[in-house]
Amino acid sequence: MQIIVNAGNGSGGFFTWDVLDKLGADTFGSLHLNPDGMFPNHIPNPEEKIAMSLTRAAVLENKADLGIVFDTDVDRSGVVDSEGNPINGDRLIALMSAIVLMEHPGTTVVTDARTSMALTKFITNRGGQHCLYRVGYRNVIDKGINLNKDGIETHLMMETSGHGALKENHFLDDGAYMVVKIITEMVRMKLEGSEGGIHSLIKDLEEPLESAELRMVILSEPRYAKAKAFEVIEAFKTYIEQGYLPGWELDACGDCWVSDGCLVDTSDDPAAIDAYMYRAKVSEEENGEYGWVHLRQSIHNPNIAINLQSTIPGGCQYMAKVLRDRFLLPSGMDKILYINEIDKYARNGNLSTDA
Ligand SMILES: O=P(O)(O)OC[C@H]1O[C@H](O)[C@H](O)[C@@H](O)[C@@H]1O
Repeated sequence: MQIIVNAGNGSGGFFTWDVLDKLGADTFGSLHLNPDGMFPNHIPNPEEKIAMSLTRAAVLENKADLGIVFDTDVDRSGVVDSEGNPINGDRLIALMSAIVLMEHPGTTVVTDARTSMALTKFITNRGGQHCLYRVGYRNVIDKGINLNKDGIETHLMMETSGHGALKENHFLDDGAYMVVKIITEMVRMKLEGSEGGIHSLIKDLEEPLESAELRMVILSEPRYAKAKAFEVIEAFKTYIEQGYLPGWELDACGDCWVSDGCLVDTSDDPAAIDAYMYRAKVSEEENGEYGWVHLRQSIHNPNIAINLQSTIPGGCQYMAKVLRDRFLLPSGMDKILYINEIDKYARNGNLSTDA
């Protein structure tokens, strides 16, 4: 089997000489294996377009069976299949879910809540449960650990960023282990005489038509930013609960009773957490449920991240408009937030031009 590793000049080169080569794989054509903190080729990140497209090119040129993209410290990964299909983000979660659900039917899969509605469908169609949780790989993994403690069998925890952990691997945040699972499945499929590559495992995963991420900087001294962001997120929840945004409803993820910090935190006294968030599912008469809006505190910076996803054209722009006109402006939140990105997106449907 020929496997291309793109370590992006991070620390992932070992996966070729210490793992794949020793197991007899052909790693010819691998890219950027030597560590170089200046990252002269591209940022080592499986979410990066350049990292994925260079790996894709190397896979196709070498007619390799698989391409692997690691981040700097190998706790995140993405892959490219033999046909050059990039598998990262939701697709990687779907692929790992398909593998883990074959081994553990009915298991719960924890992800951050920026995943697509189609991913939830993909997991539940295979008999799994999808637990949507807070952004931050530590949050996602800890949620899985707690679910297991509470008797809910949870074997996979993954973030859209490519971070991921498995129960069988002691809940370690480990991009290399994910890839090992994928390679093992590829070998199993090959031995079974299966024609389709690993992509065939996720061929029924639908792609969201539109998705966007926007940021609103919090206008305050950094030390008060956390409290202000909390205020905004809670006001967002209240506005939805009180029906000020027609067709918007707080999203929930099933009947699990461990709801502390979840999409809908039913606890009267929510635990102090590092990244408050809510996701609203959005419907309209003509199209039914067509998208969602996810509002959360950034983990690193004094801002609020808004993620939007839609299955109909123009849906994200419309949701941004509603968010601005029915929540941010009437609630006065525009006084504590810099809303220029959302305003621009609401007017243009993108951020690249000024109206
Ligand atoms: O809050 P942000 O700035 O968007 O960052 C969000 C990201 O934060 C960290 O890097 C975590 O490791 C990731 O798990 C998370 O996705």
